[in-house]
Amino acid sequence: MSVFPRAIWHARGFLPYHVNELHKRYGSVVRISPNELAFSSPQAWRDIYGHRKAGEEEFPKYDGTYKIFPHLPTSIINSNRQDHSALRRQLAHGFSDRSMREQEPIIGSYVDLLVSRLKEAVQKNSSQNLREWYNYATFDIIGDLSFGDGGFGCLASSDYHPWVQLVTQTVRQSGIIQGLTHAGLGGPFIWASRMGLLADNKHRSIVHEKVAQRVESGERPDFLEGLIRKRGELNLDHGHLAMNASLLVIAGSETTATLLSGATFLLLTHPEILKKLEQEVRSAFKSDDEITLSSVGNLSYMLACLNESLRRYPPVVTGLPRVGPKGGAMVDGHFVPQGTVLSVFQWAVNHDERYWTEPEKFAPQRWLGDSKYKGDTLDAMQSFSVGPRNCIGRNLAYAEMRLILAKLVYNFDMTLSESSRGWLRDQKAYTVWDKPALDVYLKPVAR
Ligand code: HEM
Repeated sequence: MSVFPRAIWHARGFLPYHVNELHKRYGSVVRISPNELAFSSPQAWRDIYGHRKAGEEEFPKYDGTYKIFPHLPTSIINSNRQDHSALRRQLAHGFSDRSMREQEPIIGSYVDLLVSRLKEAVQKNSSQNLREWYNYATFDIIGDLSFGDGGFGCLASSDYHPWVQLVTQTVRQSGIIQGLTHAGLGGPFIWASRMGLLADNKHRSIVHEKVAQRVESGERPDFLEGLIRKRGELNLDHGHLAMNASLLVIAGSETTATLLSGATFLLLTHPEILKKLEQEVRSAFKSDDEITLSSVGNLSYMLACLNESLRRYPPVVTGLPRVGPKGGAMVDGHFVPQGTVLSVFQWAVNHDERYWTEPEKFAPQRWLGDSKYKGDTLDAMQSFSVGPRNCIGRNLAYAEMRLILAKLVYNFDMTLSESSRGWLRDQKAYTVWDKPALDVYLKPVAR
């Protein structure tokens, strides 16, 4: 009957949990606002987000979430269908297998730097906030792959680059703004954005500078190269280039660091699982330099731990709203009229008893064919979404997560600090999580 309850749940950071409760009570499709439906099923993933048959229209993204500030240039995440295909084609070069092989030394060098900086840091204080360290590493990697120039220098200085700090503020701020915009209360924020008063404004002015330097520096094999080379054809002025650069950095770093924080917390609160993982990693390698992007591909228990962490703690925790296309469409067996806002909430579908045995339990063995979990519907989880607008960085994310986790588990014995025991409890979730510090005691493994 009213847009307000949904808007308030969203702005307070508890909407994903609320939608989960609603699905438990009412089933796999729930009206969460007068014009908005939440679905929870593998079929809904395919129907809402998947590739369409010839002649069918892709479900457009919902402007109320993706274009809150209509005065700003668009990027790959919120461009219309035609612009999106062209942008995605250009960006795809930087994410190909060949590019990944070229990027391997860059990624490896930052992960080694992470381990050596941590070894120095634990000599002074054995308790370290791993949330920050994961952010330093993933922002440096993505910064380097986007602009070169030593990433953001976070690991080198063991501190945040001002841009990175602004990104984390922007993510939180935009979650609150999105919630209120759903209730038609976005006006003051649009005004504040036009006046340059939001964290996002400062963030964008730094990106503009970085992109200008990158354009000046000429050719290099990074994510932006494809866009810079074709910017005339793609109609990308400086504002559009900067918007895309900013999106790549946010999408590629915060998400991966979030999953690593979640995986670390879940492993450290399940000592028997951590032990199994330590056995796998420490018996697979004789020395640290044997741990590479390709060799970590053989660690099947670790992959199961990462997938289970993606399920229990999905980095993109909320729904990614689309709109019912012209003439309406069928979603999971229900007709939805044109213009209805539709989404699958990751937290909800990942904890839905219809698809998971003991959904609240952290059980990596469900990804390894354990008979207790044989009834699980593994494709209910789509952490990277599906279809033409799914995550372009999925392979890169897995590569980074596997390498970083393997190196940490190989080099350190880790124990959770008492201060972080309740880390996951009551955590606020906007589009991504508002994570508290993750304090962990690290003891270098003697060899
Ligand atoms: C665990 C890590 C990650 C997760 C869970 C994740 C998840 C997602 C999801 C759910 C989407 C769809 C967004 C939507 O429908 O609006 C997406 C899109 C995207 N992701 Fe990721 N992502 C991760 C890592 C990365 C990395 C490392 C990059 C590299 C830069 C990246 C770049 C992108 C881009 C550019 C898009 C937009 C794609 C498009 O619209 O065509 N992501 N991601």
